[in-house]
Amino acid sequence: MKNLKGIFSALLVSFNEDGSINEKGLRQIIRHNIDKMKVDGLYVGGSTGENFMLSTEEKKQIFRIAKDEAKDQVALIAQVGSVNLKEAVELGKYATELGYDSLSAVTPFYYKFSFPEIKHYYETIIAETGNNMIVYSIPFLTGVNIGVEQFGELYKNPKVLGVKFTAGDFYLLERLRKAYPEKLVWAGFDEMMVPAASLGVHGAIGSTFNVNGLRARQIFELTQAGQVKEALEIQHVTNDLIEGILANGLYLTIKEILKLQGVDAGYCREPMTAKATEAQLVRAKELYEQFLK
Ligand SMILES: CC(=O)N[C@H](C=O)[C@@H](O)[C@H](O)[C@H](O)CO
Ligand SMILES: CC(=O)C(=O)O
Repeated sequence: MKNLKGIFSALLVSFNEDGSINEKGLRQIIRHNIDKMKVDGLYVGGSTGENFMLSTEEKKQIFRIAKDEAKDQVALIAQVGSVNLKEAVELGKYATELGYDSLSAVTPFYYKFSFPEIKHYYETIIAETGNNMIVYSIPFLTGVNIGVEQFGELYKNPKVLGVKFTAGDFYLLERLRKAYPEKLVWAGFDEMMVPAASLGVHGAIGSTFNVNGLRARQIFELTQAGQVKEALEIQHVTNDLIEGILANGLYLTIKEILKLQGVDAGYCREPMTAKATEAQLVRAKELYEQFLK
């Protein structure tokens, strides 16, 4: 298994105007991340991959293309979580056979699942696939909050490597680092990397690393080295960029910034707004020129 620490881009997917996957564009996004952003790995099939709007076959196609393009150049994590547990298992088996270094699964959402149900979900995916698991916790989108003791329950399974922590709850993060020092944490909010890295996370998984991966690595490594003041200066610039991206439409703007660099990042998948307006294009260009050129 590859080293799973470090900077991971949450991989964007290029879609054609009709919503189908643009394979050539997806391959270009992967190359850009590996060759230009110098990421340590890719998190495939996450929120940033617009995964929860896709069919099972499309999700498999993306896992296949990402592995075929990345080969063994970087570590690969497959997000296979779904409220449809059978689908999660099927995708988990598929990604495991392809050679993904670990699986990850979002906490099951929509219904108010009990903790035993959530635990059963993870245990089932692990037992059926035999692969490693990274819990994907993103309470602001799922409404699912897992507490310190509950993480301990999930962590009893040695196949659970840790958590992708997309939350701003730094008290919980500190408690997790103290209680389970051997389990890994990947920070999920790019705009909060300095505080997360200060608390000793092992890696970060982010959407904006697709275009701002070099700064992300600087922030992460400077903070780890105790140079928090220097890290914070880069975080401030990064957050001016992220603020602009969020206000203009998150995935759509990152895609337009990629297109300005010759990467065919395509459109988004409906029901997300697929295509940028003229004003959004202008703003994306401004952000690119101000922060990334
Ligand atoms: C929902 C989502 O996309 N989360 C990403 C990863 O956790 C982040 O990378 C954010 O996109 C980013 O931090 C901007 O808020
Ligand atoms: C990083 C992130 O939230 C995702 O794409 O899943």
